[in-house]
Amino acid sequence: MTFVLGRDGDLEAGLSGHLGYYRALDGSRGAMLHVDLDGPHAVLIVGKRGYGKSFTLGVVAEELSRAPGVSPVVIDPMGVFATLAESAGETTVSASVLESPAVTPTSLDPRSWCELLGLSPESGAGGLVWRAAQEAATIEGMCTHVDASDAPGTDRRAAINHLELARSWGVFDDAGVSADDLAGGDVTIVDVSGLDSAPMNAVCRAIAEDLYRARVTGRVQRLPWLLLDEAHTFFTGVADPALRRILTRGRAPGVSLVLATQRPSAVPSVAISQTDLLLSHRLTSRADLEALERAQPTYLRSSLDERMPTAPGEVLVVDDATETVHAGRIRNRETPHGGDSPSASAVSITDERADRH
Ligand SMILES: Nc1ncnc2c1ncn2[C@@H]1O[C@H](COP(=O)(O)OP(=O)(O)OP(=O)(O)O)[C@@H](O)[C@H]1O
Repeated sequence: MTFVLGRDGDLEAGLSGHLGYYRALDGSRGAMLHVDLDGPHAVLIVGKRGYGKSFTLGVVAEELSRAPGVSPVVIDPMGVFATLAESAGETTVSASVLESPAVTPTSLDPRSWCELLGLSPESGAGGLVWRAAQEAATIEGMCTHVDASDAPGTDRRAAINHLELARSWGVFDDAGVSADDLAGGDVTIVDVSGLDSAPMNAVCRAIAEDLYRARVTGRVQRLPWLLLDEAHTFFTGVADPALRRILTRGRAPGVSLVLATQRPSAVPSVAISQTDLLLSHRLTSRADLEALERAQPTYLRSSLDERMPTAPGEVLVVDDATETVHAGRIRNRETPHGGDSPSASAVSITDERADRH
């Protein structure tokens, strides 16, 4: 029987992806490491800078792009995943990039609109936004709805000012993407790297919320996989509740989340405790190790002490489905990796200082 991470069944039991190889105690390469892509999962990829988190997230995306029945969406805050759409010889990865992403205002429900704008639904302005979001599908329509209400002028002005702020982010458009547009089989890379934190979070929340709702209502067939790089950025912003909902309730509607972060101590403990597959690259910060050990105490403490990865690409895998821990090495990328650090020596310099050398 060939073991598959994330499921209690062998390779023939359903869809899987090739993640890498087992790593023996002497560092040599072992059998292939497969991961379940058939059922929903909450995956956490951690590691200090430069040890392979984005690389690994890319490998997961490559495997998902070939799996029938799933819709992979990568939220890309550093702009390093567009390379998934670049052809690399024989590769069969199909991906498209949304370079200036906009989402439909109706992706967010009325409560989310209030949270997005920092307004309590119980306040005058918040109540107006809530009702406007129920009635209108565009920000213009919401403003018109607020303006036409018989609420006090101060509440109307406050609500409209907040809505105008959201409009100024340029990420809401009634022709923007919704879950229906993301529900194909190709990987969609949502490049939010040009956005400030608030609009970046708004896009992430809208997509996470709409994908979840689309599965609950049966609007989309394929199982969505939402992949987030630099995940701590979203848990400290307005995307947080939508991500928590997928973590705690995503399994039933079949929505998966793959989170990558260099700071496990900066994501909520629920993101670690709900994880059913942890891929840990090298970590050295005590705070980050403690955050993992606190939320996943059963297998981690001794495993991390004994088998801490030392080189980029090496991982320690903690698999909750089979209650096992494995040392592995992530396979090479098929598409180019976009997250390489720049090096000064690769820069072609024409100024005087370069001439001196
Ligand atoms: N599985 C792997 N096989 C081969 N090389 C790898 C692998 N994983 C990582 N590397 C190498 O390590 C480098 C750093 O990886 P990556 O960019 O994914 O790091 P990171 O942990 O995401 O860093 P950061 O936090 O700065 O984004 C890559 O550019 C690549 O050269």
